[in-house]
Amino acid sequence: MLRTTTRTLIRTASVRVTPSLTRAIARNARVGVRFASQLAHAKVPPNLTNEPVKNFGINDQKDWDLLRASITKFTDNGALEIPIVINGEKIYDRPTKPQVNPSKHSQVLANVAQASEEDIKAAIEASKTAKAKWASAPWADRAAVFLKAADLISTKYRYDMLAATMLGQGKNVFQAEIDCIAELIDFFKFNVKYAEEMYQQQPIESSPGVWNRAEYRPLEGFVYAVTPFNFTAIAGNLVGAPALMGNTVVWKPSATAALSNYVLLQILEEAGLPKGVINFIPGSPQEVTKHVLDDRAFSALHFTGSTDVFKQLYSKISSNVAEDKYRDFPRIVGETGGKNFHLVHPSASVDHSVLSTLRGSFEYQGQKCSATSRLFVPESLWPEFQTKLGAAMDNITIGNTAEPSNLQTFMGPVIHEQSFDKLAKAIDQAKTDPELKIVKGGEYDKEAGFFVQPTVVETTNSNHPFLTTEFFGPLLTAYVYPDAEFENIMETIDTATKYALTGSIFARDRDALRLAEEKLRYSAGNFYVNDKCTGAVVGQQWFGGARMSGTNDKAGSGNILSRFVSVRNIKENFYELTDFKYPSNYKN
Ligand SMILES: NC(=O)c1ccc[n+]([C@@H]2O[C@H](COP(=O)([O-])OP(=O)(O)OC[C@H]3O[C@@H](n4cnc5c(N)ncnc54)[C@H](O)[C@@H]3O)[C@@H](O)[C@H]2O)c1
Ligand SMILES: N[C@@H](CCC=O)C(=O)O
Repeated sequence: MLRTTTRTLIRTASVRVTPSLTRAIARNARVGVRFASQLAHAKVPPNLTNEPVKNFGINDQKDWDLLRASITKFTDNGALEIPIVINGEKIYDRPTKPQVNPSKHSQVLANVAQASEEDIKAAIEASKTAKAKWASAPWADRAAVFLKAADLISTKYRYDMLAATMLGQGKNVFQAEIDCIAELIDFFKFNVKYAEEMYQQQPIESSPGVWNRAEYRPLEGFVYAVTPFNFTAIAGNLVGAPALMGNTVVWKPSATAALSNYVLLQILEEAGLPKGVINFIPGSPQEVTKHVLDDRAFSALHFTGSTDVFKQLYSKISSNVAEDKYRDFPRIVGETGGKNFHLVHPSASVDHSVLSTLRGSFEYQGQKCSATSRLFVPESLWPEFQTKLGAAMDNITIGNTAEPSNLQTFMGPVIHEQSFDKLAKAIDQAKTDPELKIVKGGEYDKEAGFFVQPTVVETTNSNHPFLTTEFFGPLLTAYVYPDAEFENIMETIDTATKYALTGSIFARDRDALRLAEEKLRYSAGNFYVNDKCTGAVVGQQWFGGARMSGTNDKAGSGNILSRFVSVRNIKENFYELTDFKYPSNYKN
């Protein structure tokens, strides 16, 4: 009996060793039960800091050579066959969909197997089956998988990860480095650190003769991770954070990030991820989602992507709750779209705010949820601002960022034809709409790849749809406000859009900074002072927005982990009763 109970014990909290616990350990040792995690309180390695970003400067020849070798490995061996992975089994014999290089759409990088209804159901069952063992694995074993994966990404697979992300998602080397290397490693390592801190949070009082404990149980069912194309790191965190906490995961990757995501899955496997803990199910998003959300054991959605898709999933889950489909109220964690602002005050440094705006708007072709897409500049600065921005943009190079002979290119393609067409249509509208004027850029070309020139549009209407719609591309809309209207323009920034993800104030005047911090309190979950509104670093800037930008559970902080545990409080009493009455029940 004891053997069975302790075998399935969920080791989900670090508790202080007391005499009674020592006795229990000794008892179990006598009956030969494995009880390793309770024999010591493992501390995570002390050197868990942000991964240093490699520069790929002109003197870093070795890095460039290794990167080129990895790129050609992917491109010179034909398309990679990417399987569905269920319970560790790789399933190839399914209809496939191609993943192409968005810089060169004639180049098929991978043929991605598409999950059938049976596959999806099998993945759900595999997640349920793998759950008991993974949930009861010692904390150190779960943590070690992610720490080892982080090390493998930093060393053995660094250049393969970079190449897969650059080729498949159209990133230049720097953008790939800060994503699939630095941010991904940071997520894996910092989550381990945060989990350790969480497990140490225990009830702070225990009455005499009582021991109160908190146990951080994984959720009872399985987690569904639906991941976006634009950050390999985000995909890693969406599956990694719940898995670290002892959950099992059904992973629906983005069709346009399947290559890097599959490389990552293989790294996790090499790092020791047990079979069935993360089941990789590429396929029709609607079909996969339908079966997952219909399952009674569905216990959490971990989503990053567009607001519209998240709303659909949210409402489906809600109506399923109303129909009693689930055992639990599923946790819903979603980070979604943005319409992020740069507000420039008359006291700001023009040079700094211009260069920050260029980076915020056009790095990775404006395809960061955090990208600057609306700009507010005072009349007094606009002529100089516009001239300097235009001049800097003249130096932006555009092309195939994964072309081995020209890896220094600054801007690549947008992700796919649908995105290209949406942006081309918007640019065409800007050419005819009387409230809009293209002040820079305005060209596009999809003959070889999906290339859109970085474009700045000025509008005379502070509520124009260009200032409220998320285009998710290199399209920045500027509004020039009268200097005296600084305070009022913040009202517009705050109320014009449904989003509240990121935003920046540029000023040297301290009163202006204070005012902006107050008036824009709810306009952005990540608010920057004299810095661009992109580039949050794990552990430094906790990331996420509110309103229609998401549930703001803050990726890169310990907070996110709390969404994937269901705490059990345990009260253990050491005294035995001798009477049922209280003193107050006795007469004097
Ligand atoms: N706030 C954040 O932290 C954050 C980070 C990255 C991206 N984003 C947002 O993501 C969007 C861009 O990424 P994307 O193009 O991959 O987003 P998307 O919404 O098109 O896709 C995201 C995921 O949802 C899946 N999906 C699409 N339609 C679906 C449906 N009907 N049912 C179920 N799943 C479906 C996709 O296959 C993909 O895996 C932008 O809106 C961006 O702002 C937000
Ligand atoms: N950490 C990134 C997240 C971008 C999301 O797409 C940033 O803050 O720019």
